[in-house]
Amino acid sequence: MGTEVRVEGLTKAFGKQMIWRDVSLTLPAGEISVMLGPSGTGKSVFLKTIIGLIKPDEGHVFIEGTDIATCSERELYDVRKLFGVLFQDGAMFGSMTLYDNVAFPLREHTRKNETEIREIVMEKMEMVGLAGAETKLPGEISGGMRKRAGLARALVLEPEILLIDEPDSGLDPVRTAYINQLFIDLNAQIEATFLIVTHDINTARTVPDNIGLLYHRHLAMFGPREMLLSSSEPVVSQFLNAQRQGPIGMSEEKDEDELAGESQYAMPALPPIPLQLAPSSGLLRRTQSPPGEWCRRNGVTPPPGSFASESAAAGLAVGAGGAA
Ligand SMILES: Nc1ncnc2c1ncn2[C@@H]1O[C@H](COP(=O)(O)OP(=O)(O)OP(=O)(O)O)[C@@H](O)[C@H]1O
Repeated sequence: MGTEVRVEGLTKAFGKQMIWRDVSLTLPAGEISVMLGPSGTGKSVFLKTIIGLIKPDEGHVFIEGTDIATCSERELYDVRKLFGVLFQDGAMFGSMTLYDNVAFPLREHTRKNETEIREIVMEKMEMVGLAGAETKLPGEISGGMRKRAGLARALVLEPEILLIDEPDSGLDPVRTAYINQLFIDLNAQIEATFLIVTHDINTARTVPDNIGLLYHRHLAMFGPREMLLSSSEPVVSQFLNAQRQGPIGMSEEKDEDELAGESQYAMPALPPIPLQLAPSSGLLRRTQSPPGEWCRRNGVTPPPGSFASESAAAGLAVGAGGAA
């Protein structure tokens, strides 16, 4: 069972550069959350602040009663044991085999003997689909496999919270689809709290229980996936639907003249909300809500065609094309 992460009023600047101000949100225990935002909006800084690698200027990060932002080094050391982290490039030691890389945290942080270590390493390698690749060096395998190995290493200390930084960077769409399925299956199995930082809109639309969006030095919105995917708030709908029209410009926010030029055009209609990715077992995860539940509970009418299965949606598209 994962652990809740409660963030309150978090503010961080580097010198005069304000990264974000007054960020508050709760990552619900055992749920998958995704953090989005244009490049440079401080998603990685947010991730590092949550694990205490970066100290915020103001605010709190509460994990099991400890405030990461103000606690002692000793307390931080203890709280960090709850985390597993997958860095962008997998952060493997190039001269060690995958086996030794995955075994590393166990040898460093536990007193387990080599027989026990072997059992855990083989189990985690199997979980991420890397059984048989133990003797390979990181340089001998693909980027996707390196990420899986990084994931196996992040799992060996049985984390309550898993932080994952841009898992799709450098991966083709098929490999991204496989790693997304792996996240869903792992979450169903270990029930840890997941926070995934990503640029991939398809991942954001189909994987998480919750979505957050950092923009223009603040948290524009954080909440259940269906809430953001049915939101017509301009920044949220522009970003989640990868459109040029809206307040987000080429480098930062658009200026007033640019926005005035666009005001004659209505924002495009929201596309249907896709089904959330299910575990390979076909059963819902413990923290997963049935499709459309958030909309029903909150009296929100989702965009037409939402929550249709892929085959039904394909039929819808064909039907729409035929009618045109
Ligand atoms: N240790 C640091 N010292 C000074 N500035 C930093 C530090 N770490 C990050 N920054 C700055 O903070 C800003 C946000 O960086 P961050 O890497 O978190 O953005 P991001 O949203 O993850 O971007 P991307 O999507 O491109 O990965 C950048 O301008 C970066 O240069």
